[in-house]
Amino acid sequence: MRPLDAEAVRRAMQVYLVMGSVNTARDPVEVLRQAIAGGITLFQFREKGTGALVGEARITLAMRLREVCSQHEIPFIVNDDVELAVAVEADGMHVGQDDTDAALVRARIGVGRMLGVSAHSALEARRAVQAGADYLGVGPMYPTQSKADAHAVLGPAGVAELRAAGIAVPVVGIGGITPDTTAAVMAAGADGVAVISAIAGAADVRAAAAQFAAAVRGMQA
Ligand SMILES: Cc1ncc(COP(=O)(O)OP(=O)(O)O)c(N)n1
Ligand SMILES: Cc1nc(C(=O)O)sc1CCOP(=O)(O)O
Ligand SMILES: [Mg+2]
Repeated sequence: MRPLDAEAVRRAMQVYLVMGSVNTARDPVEVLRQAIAGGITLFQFREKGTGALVGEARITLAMRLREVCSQHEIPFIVNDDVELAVAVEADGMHVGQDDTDAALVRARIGVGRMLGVSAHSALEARRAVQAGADYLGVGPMYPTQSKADAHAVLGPAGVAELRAAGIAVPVVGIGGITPDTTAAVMAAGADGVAVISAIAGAADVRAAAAQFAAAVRGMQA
């Protein structure tokens, strides 16, 4: 496989839905379909937290979501679990600082799949890039209810700090982001926003995704 085009990765960051079955009371497959209709550009399967599926049920859901992404040409990323990513032929992986070492993940998935790494400082960002990260997830931007062990809030200043330190790879902000706060995250230097609750938990998933897409486009005009 050929290495990914950095500009294609940057474009994929724009509206990045992160979701597992615990993030919605509805069928996650239907939520994903609605989110795609609203304009998301990337999807991460993050089956984690109290009540998360395990075993065959987890693999089955991953495959169903993967299929929807394939149908709509939305890249499908797996959180944490590199063997699941390989098994379902995911388009990429996301790992954090306490997960499998990013360089080992890169070696396992090869150069043709996207590798995202969480970073909370310029030092972590530099190490992630050195290990082969295609993009960085930086957060939390704001307080979040969706991650029990979240880092202290960095705010958009956390993204600005990385840009000021010369980190040029695609960056997505994550944590507590809403359509109203998207502009601040983008203005700090992010290429997009990664979102769980404001899309997966919205009464109208399609409309919520569309609001994020409009907010991102508004910053590019
Ligand atoms: C796009 C994106 N950014 C950051 C994270 C957080 O990853 P991590 O710190 O490994 O925490 P968990 O999500 O695994 O609980 C992410 N998942 N996606
Ligand atoms: C998965 C995740 N990672 C974070 C980080 O800061 O790295 S915050 C977070 C949860 C994001 O969910 P919501 O959009 O509902 O706040
Ligand atoms: Mg992780």
